[in-house]
Amino acid sequence: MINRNRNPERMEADSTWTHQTIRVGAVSYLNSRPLVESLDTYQPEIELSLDVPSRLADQLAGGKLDVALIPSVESFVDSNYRIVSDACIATHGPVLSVKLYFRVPPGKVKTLALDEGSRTSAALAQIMLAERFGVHPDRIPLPLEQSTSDTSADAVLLIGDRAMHTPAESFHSVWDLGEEWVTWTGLPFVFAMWTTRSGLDLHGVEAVLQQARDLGLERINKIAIDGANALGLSQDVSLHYLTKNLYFKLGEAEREGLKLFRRLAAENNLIPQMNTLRSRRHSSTDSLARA
Ligand SMILES: C=C(O[C@@H]1C=C(C(=O)O)C=C[C@H]1O)C(=O)O
Repeated sequence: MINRNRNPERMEADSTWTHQTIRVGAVSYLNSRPLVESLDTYQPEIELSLDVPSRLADQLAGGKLDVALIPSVESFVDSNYRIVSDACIATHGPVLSVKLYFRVPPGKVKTLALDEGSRTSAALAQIMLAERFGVHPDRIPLPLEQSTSDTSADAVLLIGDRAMHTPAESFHSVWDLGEEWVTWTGLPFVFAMWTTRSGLDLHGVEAVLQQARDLGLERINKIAIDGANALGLSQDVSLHYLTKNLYFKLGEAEREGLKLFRRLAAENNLIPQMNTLRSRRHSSTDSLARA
């Protein structure tokens, strides 16, 4: 986990410093760079840490973070959660970084390996297979350090930076889960939202998250170049990812998409499983596999 420590010189110079640190957790992938790039420009009290989405959800639930960019499906399962910003990670079509790789036709999938960093896309993959093909595969955890070649599952879910690269193996077919959802429902899909637990005083972080997103979008060219260099992508792909594949604003259409996702997650018994998963934080994907 990366911790960006506060700059003591800036803290001294800042007359609004209240000695109140807000612990903010964001996704460690390129997709959230525009949301966090300039966060501490606005508010030096923010202590930012980066991690994979599933761990952020566990850290928010366990009180280790005050605000986190958690998987949208996690925000459905705790009535104490509050969405604090219209900055989010969404898509209106192909998302590029959430892929389901098939070794057999979708209707024949019996085993499904799920990226341990994911909660939302893990639910989305199961919803798509159940609703469109009537299949309910056995779920197998795919550890973060493993990739498609480390599992013999019939279908493999990968998310984040590593899902943007094409694997060496040639698959029966590959779904971009953003594209599949948007084509199937006609609605955008929201992967992650800034979420807090009720009752916390965030000292204005809500507005800061929005301003940071707006400033991040103004600096998108630089973020795309940095991302391309860090991940070995072309600058065109990186810029297209950040400006066309991803969408960072929670508006009315995105809320409609969320509502439908929530209903389908409940109908497919994925939300109670998420509850079980939360109370067993250290064996989360085990409980998914058992459920
Ligand atoms: C688009 C993405 O969205 C992510 C997918 C998430 C999930 O599957 O739980 C959660 C947060 C987002 O970072 C991605 O990771 O590529």
